[in-house]
Amino acid sequence: MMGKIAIAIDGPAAAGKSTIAKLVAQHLNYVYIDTGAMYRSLTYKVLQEQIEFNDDQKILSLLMELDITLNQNFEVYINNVNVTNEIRNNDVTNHVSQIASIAAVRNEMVKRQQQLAANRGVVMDGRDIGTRVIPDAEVKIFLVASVEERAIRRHDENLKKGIPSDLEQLKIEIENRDRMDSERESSPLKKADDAIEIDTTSLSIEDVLQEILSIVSQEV
Ligand SMILES: Nc1ncnc2c1ncn2[C@@H]1O[C@H](COP(=O)(O)OP(=O)(O)O)[C@@H](O)[C@H]1O
Ligand SMILES: Nc1ccn([C@@H]2O[C@H](COP(=O)(O)OP(=O)(O)O)[C@@H](O)[C@H]2O)c(=O)n1
Repeated sequence: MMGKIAIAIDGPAAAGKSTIAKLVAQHLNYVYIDTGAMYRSLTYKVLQEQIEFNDDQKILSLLMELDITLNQNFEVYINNVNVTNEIRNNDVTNHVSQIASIAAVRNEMVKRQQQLAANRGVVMDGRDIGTRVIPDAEVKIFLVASVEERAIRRHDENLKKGIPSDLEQLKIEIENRDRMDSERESSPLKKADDAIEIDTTSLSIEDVLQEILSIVSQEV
């Protein structure tokens, strides 16, 4: 039997990446790393400190002062302050792709993510994990679903959490974010050539989990 591997899960917004990545990690007793939470954390601080979005230099300096920690209870800490809920707010969601398009920010984030993945035994989700962060990951998954289905899933999630939600607005926001993430120059959202694409539009969470576990079982 082989040792522990790295599993990269990429795809557009609300395709189910984090849900599936957490379950896969739990099943294999691996560490789950949510790279979106890292970009969200920086965006949250940029908004809080009212830094201009085009001030790349200031944004990078801010990042260098931030210790962003992801623990295994899926909590996110910035310099020891719990920001798990704050980084999911609408304001952050609608500005994160702008911050994530700054090449110098990405270089630093990728460096941190590569350190986290150095010992394998990780499931990492994001946009550029299979293409840039862990290009030699043993398993690469690219999760997709129709934009309608993805908007409905986020909408239901919001309603369950008691957060006001407008389905049409959500769809527009998801489309905008996907466009920005796909069109940026620095490591855009893109399926790696050797990634396995799974369209989850009509699959249950359990279906997707089983499919990925079966792919993984051929590697370990
Ligand atoms: N295959 C699926 N079928 C139905 N709902 C799903 C499926 N996968 C994920 N979801 C739900 O869709 C929402 C978005 O999933 P999430 O994991 O947050 O996506 P991502 O990390 O790609 O943004 C969540 O509420 C999740 O429970
Ligand atoms: N590896 C990554 C992960 C996220 N991101 C950025 O961070 C944003 C938020 O990522 P996320 O995974 O938390 O987003 P959701 O799809 O869960 O809403 C994305 O829209 C990207 O702009 C990125 O550029 N690269």
